[in-house]
Amino acid sequence: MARLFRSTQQFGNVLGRCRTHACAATPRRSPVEHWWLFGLCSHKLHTVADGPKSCPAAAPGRLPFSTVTPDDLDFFRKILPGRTITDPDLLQSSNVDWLKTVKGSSEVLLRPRTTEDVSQILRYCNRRNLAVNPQGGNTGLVGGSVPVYDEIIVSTALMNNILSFDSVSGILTCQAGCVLENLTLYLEERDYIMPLDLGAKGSCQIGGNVSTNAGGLRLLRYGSLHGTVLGLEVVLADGRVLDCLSTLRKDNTGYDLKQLFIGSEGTLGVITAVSILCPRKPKSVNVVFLGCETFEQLLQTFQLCRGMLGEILSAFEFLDSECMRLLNTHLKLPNPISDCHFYIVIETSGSDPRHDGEKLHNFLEEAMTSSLVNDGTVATEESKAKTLWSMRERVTEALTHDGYTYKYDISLPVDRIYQLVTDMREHLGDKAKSVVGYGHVGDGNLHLNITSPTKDPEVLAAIEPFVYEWTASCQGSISAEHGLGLKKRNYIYYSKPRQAVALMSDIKAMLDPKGILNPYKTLPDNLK
Ligand SMILES: O=C(O)CC[C@@H](O)C(=O)O
Ligand SMILES: [Zn+2]
Repeated sequence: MARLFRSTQQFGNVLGRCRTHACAATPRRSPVEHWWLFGLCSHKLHTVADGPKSCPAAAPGRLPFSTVTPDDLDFFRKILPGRTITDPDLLQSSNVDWLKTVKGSSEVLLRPRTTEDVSQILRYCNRRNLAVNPQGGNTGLVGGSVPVYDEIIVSTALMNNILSFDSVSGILTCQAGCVLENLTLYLEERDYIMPLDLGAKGSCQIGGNVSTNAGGLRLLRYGSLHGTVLGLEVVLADGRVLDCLSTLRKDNTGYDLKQLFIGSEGTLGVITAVSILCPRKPKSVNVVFLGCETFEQLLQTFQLCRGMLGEILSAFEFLDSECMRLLNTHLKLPNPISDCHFYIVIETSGSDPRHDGEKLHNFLEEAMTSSLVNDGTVATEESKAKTLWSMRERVTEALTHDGYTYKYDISLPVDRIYQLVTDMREHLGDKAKSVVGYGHVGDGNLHLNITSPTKDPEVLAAIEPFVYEWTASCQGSISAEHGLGLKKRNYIYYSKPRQAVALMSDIKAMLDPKGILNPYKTLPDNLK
């Protein structure tokens, strides 16, 4: 079968970011700009050394956690010899997010290898009232994976062992720091695949994926991590180890506690191991790239596709002509078909190449004869499939070359998803440089991205709260799959009722009474 190899290692290179070596370190105690948070005011947060300054629209000032002392460092060096990093150059890449829009000023990076290491770290930090930023591959898009001030970074990178794999049930158990792509390669050798696939798979780690409840390109087929994760091991804020690392498909003994940690962005506990149900590797994979003129036709194609491809449909993704323009301009990727307003990427995965090919052929014939699509191309072999997929996967990268990017990850009723892009374009007029729409049509998930030449508070003020009010008016979600992190936490009320947020806050207070785990993330600054 054609294996689709996709990775965002290339993103890092294009952006000049090196994931393993830090260079050109900024002075550790300089003010760190967090302007995007502040609506109209361009504002600086200050590190501990400067003393936090307060601004009503800003992130809260640094909370009254302790600061790291030489005694603390002695303790960490004793339990993690050679894995307690204080060299500012080495810390630099862990202090900044992938988009380079959030910068913390942590002075300590801890690299545990075992659950016991994590347990000792948290027990100590909790007693000392030291804040902690759990960190996986640091590929998140909402500022959830980096410190805001001087939180101690606890990286899961060295926790990268596969613990077991059952080739009959397809259940994999591994440590949290396993890189998604490595797990995929391990499983493919055993005729299985991971149930999730992301553009960032070359760097992201399974623990981070679970903590953010990452969605990605296969969700349409295999469902969310709330369904495929069977068990978790989690270290709680006070160092207790919660062993819910079950490998059972069915287990109705009381509350399903692991669900609390899926998508809670490291604010309730640090995930140290995961067991996950993996699908069989498909024997036949086809990728189709189609073009159509209207979003209505795109939706009708989706309906037709579900009906005619049924169980072999594994992805239905889209991008608009503005995305294509950015791919052409910034990445020199040529359009594989003729120019259209909308482009669709369909993937089929099945067990019988002849059967799948026949179904696909019938679907394409119907889509063409009923004039739903104008043009298209099909890939059965790996390299062409990879090229077609890159037209969808590399839009995020193309955007980084277009200017400062305002990112929105919205869930909406599927028939409404493009209306938001159209309305936003009209609303912004010539204020924005580009307004693009792409995403996971099959999941009702729009990635609305807007650029301006440089970061511009006026553009931001025109986008927000418009985008959130629009979303709330359709009962949508202001974060479909990227989480809330630092950037979106204060918009939670657009998608969740007051009572739900209050209950979340109670759960946080129960599991992490001192609030040391990933502070300033997920929950809003003020409870309503
Ligand atoms: O950059 C984005 O807005 C989306 C990133 C990712 O979720 C994708 O689906 O490509
Ligand atoms: Zn996405």
